[in-house]
Amino acid sequence: MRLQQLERAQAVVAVTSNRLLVDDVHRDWLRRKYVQALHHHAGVSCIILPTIDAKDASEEVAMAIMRRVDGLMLTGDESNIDPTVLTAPASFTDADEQDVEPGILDRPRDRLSAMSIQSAIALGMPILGICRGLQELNVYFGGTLRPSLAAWRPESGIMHAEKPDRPRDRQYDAAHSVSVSSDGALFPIARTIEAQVNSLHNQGIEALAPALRREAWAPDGLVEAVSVIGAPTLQIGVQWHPEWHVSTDLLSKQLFKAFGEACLGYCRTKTG
Ligand SMILES: N[C@@H](CCC(=O)NCCCC(=O)O)C(=O)O
Repeated sequence: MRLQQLERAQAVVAVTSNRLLVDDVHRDWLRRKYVQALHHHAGVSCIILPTIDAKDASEEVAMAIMRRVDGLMLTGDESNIDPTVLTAPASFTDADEQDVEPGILDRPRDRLSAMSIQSAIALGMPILGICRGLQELNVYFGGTLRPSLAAWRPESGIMHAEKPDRPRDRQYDAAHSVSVSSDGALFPIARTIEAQVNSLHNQGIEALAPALRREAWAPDGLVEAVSVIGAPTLQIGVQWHPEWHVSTDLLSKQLFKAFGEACLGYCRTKTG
């Protein structure tokens, strides 16, 4: 490992997991694509954050963990956000079985995301939100989501949807263009005002949270990237999936590199 790589690997990024219920057994999981992209293209080390049950939703615990890391990655996942839980993580106290509706709702993940975003914002650390992760930032800060893009506009539904008839890898090929704001936080990373991105989601931002700035948008006007207004470092979310083809896609590479650099910068401010 080169010296620069070694130095960057000192930065540790916390990565959100999801709850999986198999045979009534609760498990935490995430796709390795996220971890591989962080290791190989952001050059950071990772730890995986476990999902949180309502009875364990403690601000102190979340803060104690987040103090030890240098960045937060909010991963994508098929489940939709429960806005009630994401905005009040300790509020849902029903039995564990109802806490997770496989493939539909994942409240333990909503709690994890809410509590880790809260700590990361308080600590001023870098954040990279991907797909559900971007949506979580918007809901956390008081924005709303369109429950179904297909119901909003049929052509939008098609443009952004998963294409289940294609092999998994091909579903993550570029699906549409985005326009990038020329005076925001994304432009210095992307260095272009137009790019092609992949797209696998059925929900999307309806009302943008007042704390967020629109960084990129799709041809149908859907917000595709956001940043936290006044952030002391890179705090950004994208609706697409830069992790999937990061080895071959320039914008994806640039995003992970910028995130890695931001995490290392943050790490250095802590260690002096
Ligand atoms: N349910 C939401 C979120 C979509 C999302 O994050 N999909 C990612 C799936 C693939 C992965 O986990 O990498 C929506 O439909 O908008």
